[in-house]
Amino acid sequence: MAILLRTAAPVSRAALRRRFQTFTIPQIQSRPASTMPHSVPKLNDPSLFKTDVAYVNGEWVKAKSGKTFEVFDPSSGKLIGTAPEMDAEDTKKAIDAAAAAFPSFRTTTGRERSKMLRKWYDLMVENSEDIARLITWENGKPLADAKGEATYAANFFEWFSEEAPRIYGDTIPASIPGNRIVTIKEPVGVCGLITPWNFPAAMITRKIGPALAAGCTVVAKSPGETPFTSLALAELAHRAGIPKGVVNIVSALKNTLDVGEVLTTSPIVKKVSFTGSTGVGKLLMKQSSSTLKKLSFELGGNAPFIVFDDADLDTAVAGAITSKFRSSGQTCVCANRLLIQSGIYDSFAEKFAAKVAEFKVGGGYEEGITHGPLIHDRAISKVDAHVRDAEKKGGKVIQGGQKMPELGENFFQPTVITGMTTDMALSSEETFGPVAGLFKFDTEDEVVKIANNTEVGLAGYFFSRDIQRIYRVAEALEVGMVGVNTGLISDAGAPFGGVKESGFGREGSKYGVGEYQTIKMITYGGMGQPLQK
Ligand SMILES: NC(=O)c1ccc[n+]([C@@H]2O[C@H](COP(=O)([O-])OP(=O)(O)OC[C@H]3O[C@@H](n4cnc5c(N)ncnc54)[C@H](O)[C@@H]3O)[C@@H](O)[C@H]2O)c1
Ligand SMILES: O=CCCC(=O)O
Repeated sequence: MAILLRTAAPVSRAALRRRFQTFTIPQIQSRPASTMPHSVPKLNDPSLFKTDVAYVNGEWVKAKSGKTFEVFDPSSGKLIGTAPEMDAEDTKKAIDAAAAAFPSFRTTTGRERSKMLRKWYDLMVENSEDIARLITWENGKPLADAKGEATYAANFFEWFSEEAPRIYGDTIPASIPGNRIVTIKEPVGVCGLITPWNFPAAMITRKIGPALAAGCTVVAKSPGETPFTSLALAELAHRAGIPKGVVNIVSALKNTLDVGEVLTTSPIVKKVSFTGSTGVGKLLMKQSSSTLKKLSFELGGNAPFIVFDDADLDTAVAGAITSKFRSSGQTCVCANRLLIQSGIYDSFAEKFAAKVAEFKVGGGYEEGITHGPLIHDRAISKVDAHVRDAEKKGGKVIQGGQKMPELGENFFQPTVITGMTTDMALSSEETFGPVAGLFKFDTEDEVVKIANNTEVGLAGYFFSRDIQRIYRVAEALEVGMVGVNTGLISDAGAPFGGVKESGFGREGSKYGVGEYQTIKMITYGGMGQPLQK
């Protein structure tokens, strides 16, 4: 099998500006009444749905310019509402609010911060149905998945509420006689947080939870596609009694670059945590270098999903379904390349395609829907291009493979392609959509080389029942996270993050808080004298 390595291109500011300025809106097509887009269920608490405002310094504020941008339901193409188009000046105000809140917030005890996060967690649990409805509305994922996300998102507050009182330093034996060394962990300061649309709640709580546990204050830029979920979280922060200025949420679509530039270059912001694509990550890292900020970057992946001949076939098929098609393929840890050993390739392909054929695609609120739309037309174009490219180069579509205009502009059939080769675009680029390409391999050595032959390294999965192979392969994969005989690895208690161009830093787990702290070493001299008589 030929090996191909392609490096992710850094995104240029000009290209990004064009993207945000010309952000396209899915149009509602006329369609048969039986397939009309869903109606949106009412929220139990309508005050969680905030439009035209952002949350700064404990208040609901509009953009100073008065400008707003429109947010659309990816299922129906209908307008959900408008959010403030904030600019550099609005962002600086939010940073100032976070800076003003920091001196007092940093002196709160871990136990006090724990109680605040716990209260916020409790409110998220109480309001999880509404949070899920908002997620489905603006992201499109089926309501059952959105409920799962609401719980997953809340879990980060629960987890970090438990970490906050358990932040310890060290005592270190000194080499110099009479010296005593201790370390204390201090909050890094004001943090700029930038998150994507694919998990409108969980990506933001995974950052705010540890930041607050550490004693930091934050300015979070919500994703332009999905700003409303984060505003509902801000309303719950307010109710939880999080002090004003500690959590600030700004929103922007066309001004995304300007907001990002302020967050990454302001000397007041000491840390930037970003989740998104590798290309944008490279740009933000460059911008952040002017003030040498502490950084955590959770970037794109190209996850290998390996099934060895000795695997339990049904377990492997179930794992592949979960890993590949979660959120219609729009998670950074989704399997991107399914690498199946030759002895079971055909039987795996047959069983896997049969399961995919059972999916029910549609609007996220509809009963029985298993998979929703993609987020926008750019996502559809990429998925379609990967399928057409694979076909052109000899791949065989055995399931799906087409857009679904009868459902809406953003729907694509869950797709399975056999006969994949490494010269195909899907092999070297993250599809971020519902396309499973099945590659055939013969040996363990060969498949590990293929799996590692990518510039990114976020997640990797493999299925085997041979314990020695399990150790060998888990240790050989160049990724930050490995799933062995499972397709689901996400957990608030587990360290989430990548290696290579998938970024650095870990979120969740006991390691998550460290990303928001600095270690101060204190040496006490003149110690160790004899006891005074
Ligand atoms: N590793 C992870 O944990 C993780 C999680 C989710 C998504 N992702 C990655 O994100 C990508 C999909 O999301 P996307 O296409 O929206 O990514 P993206 O990088 O284009 O955008 C992510 C977020 O960054 C914002 N953004 C973009 N350019 C910016 C700039 N110059 N300044 C400030 N903010 C900016 C966007 O508005 C969005 O909110 C995939 O590559 C996926 O793997 C990674
Ligand atoms: O898409 C990225 C995050 C997905 C997850 O946390 O499981």
